[in-house]
Amino acid sequence: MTTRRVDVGGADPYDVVIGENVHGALPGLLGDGVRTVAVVHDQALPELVRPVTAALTVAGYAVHELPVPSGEAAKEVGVLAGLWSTFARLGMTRSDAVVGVGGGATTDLAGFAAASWLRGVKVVHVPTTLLAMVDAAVGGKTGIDIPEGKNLVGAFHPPAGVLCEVSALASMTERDYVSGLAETIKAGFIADPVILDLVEGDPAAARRPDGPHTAELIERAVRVKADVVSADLKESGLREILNYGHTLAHAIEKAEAYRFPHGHAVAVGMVYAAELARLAGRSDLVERTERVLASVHLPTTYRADAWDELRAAMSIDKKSRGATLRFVVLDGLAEPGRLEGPDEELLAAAYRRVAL
Ligand SMILES: NC(=O)c1ccc[n+]([C@@H]2O[C@H](COP(=O)([O-])OP(=O)(O)OC[C@H]3O[C@@H](n4cnc5c(N)ncnc54)[C@H](O)[C@@H]3O)[C@@H](O)[C@H]2O)c1
Ligand SMILES: O=C(O)C(=O)C[C@@H](O)[C@H](O)[C@H](O)COP(=O)(O)O
Ligand SMILES: [Zn+2]
Repeated sequence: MTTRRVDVGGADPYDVVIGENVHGALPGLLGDGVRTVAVVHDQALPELVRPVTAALTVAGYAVHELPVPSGEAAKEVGVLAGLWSTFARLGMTRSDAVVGVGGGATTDLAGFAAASWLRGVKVVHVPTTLLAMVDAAVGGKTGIDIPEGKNLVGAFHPPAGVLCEVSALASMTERDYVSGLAETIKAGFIADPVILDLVEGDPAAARRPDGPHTAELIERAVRVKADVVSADLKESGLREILNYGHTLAHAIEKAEAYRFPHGHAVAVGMVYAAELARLAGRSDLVERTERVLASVHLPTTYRADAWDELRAAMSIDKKSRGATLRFVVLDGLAEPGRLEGPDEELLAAAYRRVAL
């Protein structure tokens, strides 16, 4: 497989390296001056951590492996506090660095630990899920959850580099893999319809990490994200488009106590956003959205009786301004816009499309 590189621009540019046997690129991504490296990793992935530690050790760093719980359980205050104590014990200074190895939950936690330690040390991400490669590890959003809601505490802290070792995807469950396809498909709807063509052309192949277009899909989704975050790191406007489908998605994740895969929630959220756009006369992409998501075995419906709970949870969305809910909707394929303050009847009517 050819190694691909995507440059992410902005104040502190960095590279996303995508390929096989690419661990040797890690020291280059970490840059000069780093002595101690804290490898914050998903505790369930020792085989994927080993080559990371080996590449860093060979390059001469003092490497410390710090396992954290798998999945969303990593994004908790207690886990973060444990990392701070360990960083203190290791004597980590501002010239040291964190490397995050795992899915999006691990890289969100590792990124926030790096952002908050000594007010900010370097972080490099080694994402091991499709979702983290195409989305979570790129762009600098980091954070943890609290009982009141998902990602409510965090910081913008861009990595110094991202290493996507595509062979790591082979061990993923189909459920987790297709969760990443939801964010990939999101990139297709908001900016790069070729992604949709590739998935629609052979959905069965798209569901497999060894499918013919895996590296291209990753590169295309990373390019969409890179273009957006290069122009608007702190989400003052354009970056909101990456939140397509997420207003309802985060409410569903909260209702499910974060046990529902993020991408599955985003899939339902995209159908909801597409229906909002249709009802508001903005575009009609609902059937295509449902079809492409269903073709890769992502859900397009959620519990009919959950609406009141979801509506309440949606109010705390970061795109809200005061009491006004704001949604990313599409005015056409790859034409993202905003729907501000839709009336309650429209919100409820759109939910009927996803209600099961
Ligand atoms: N910061 C961002 O911009 C951003 C973007 C999208 C999503 N996210 C966050 O990312 C998280 C979801 O990430 P995720 O889908 O990667 O889930 P995850 O990190 O929860 O991982 C899902 C499961 O996959 C396992 N796993 C990871 N890599 C594996 C591999 N190679 N082989 C086998 N199993 C593996 C994990 O142990 C876990 O059980 C959510 O918290 C979401 O909010 C953040
Ligand atoms: O990078 C972004 O910006 C995104 O919105 C990407 C989303 O896929 C991701 O789930 C993000 O963590 C959501 O952020 P939040 O600000 O809504 O918590
Ligand atoms: Zn997301």
